[in-house]
Amino acid sequence: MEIELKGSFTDLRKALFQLNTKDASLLTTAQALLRWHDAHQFCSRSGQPTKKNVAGSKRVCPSSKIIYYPQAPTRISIPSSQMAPVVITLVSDGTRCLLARQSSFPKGMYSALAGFCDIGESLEEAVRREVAEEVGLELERLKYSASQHWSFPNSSLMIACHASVKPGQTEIQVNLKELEAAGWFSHDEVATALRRNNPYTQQQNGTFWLPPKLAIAHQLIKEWVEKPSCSTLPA
Ligand SMILES: NC(=O)c1ccc[n+]([C@@H]2O[C@H](COP(=O)([O-])OP(=O)(O)OC[C@H]3O[C@@H](n4cnc5c(N)ncnc54)[C@H](O)[C@@H]3O)[C@@H](O)[C@H]2O)c1
Repeated sequence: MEIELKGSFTDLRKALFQLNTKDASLLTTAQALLRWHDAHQFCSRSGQPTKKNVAGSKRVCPSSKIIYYPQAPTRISIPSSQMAPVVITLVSDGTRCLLARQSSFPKGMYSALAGFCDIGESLEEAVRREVAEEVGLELERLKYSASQHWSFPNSSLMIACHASVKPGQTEIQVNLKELEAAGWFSHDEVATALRRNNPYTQQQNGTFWLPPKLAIAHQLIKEWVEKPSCSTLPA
């Protein structure tokens, strides 16, 4: 069925009633993206036209170099007044948890897997996609833990989850475009790292360390150390 995406809200609603859930969700996502592109044709700093990338996932101003994302107009050079939803997930295989680092992290620091939600996605879909993209794992169970506002470098709403993989399906493929390293860490290793979590001394002697207490990543890891079964319990 062909649908005119630029129609009025009433037209869209009529069309939605004729579709199954999956197609209706695709349609609302497409319409939201088109509306967003339509409203972000010019850079708010330079006033110049912005250019859409091939995938249609962002717009860039060739003059100011500002990148505009549908989730929030974040870029280091413009303080964003909008919040972007970000999922952060601690994956466990029952006895170990998966930690990863990006090359931009301070030396030796490992954290849970994080990523921005895409437009049109549910939180569950974002968690599953991010984990698959970053380490190639398929998740079994997901459990919401907590959320946090995070202002670095721009406003994000961090949504933290525990997740588990099927027994035996633990082989990871690290996406080196996104991560510098990732690996499974035993309960003992993580509990010890939490106890001696002083970034300064850790960086000196080369041992791995975890995000500071104020980060929701730390809370997520601490929760797992205190109750390793939390990722496999029913939601
Ligand atoms: N509080 C915590 O415990 C904690 C832990 C990990 C990450 N974070 C925060 O979560 C956010 C995401 O983490 P990450 O590891 O994916 O970060 P990242 O900054 O490495 O971003 C990954 C990619 O997402 C893209 N991006 C940037 N802003 C975007 C937006 N608004 N919408 C869509 N894509 C965007 C960029 O192209 C970037 O290359 C960061 O702001 C980070 O500071 C917080």
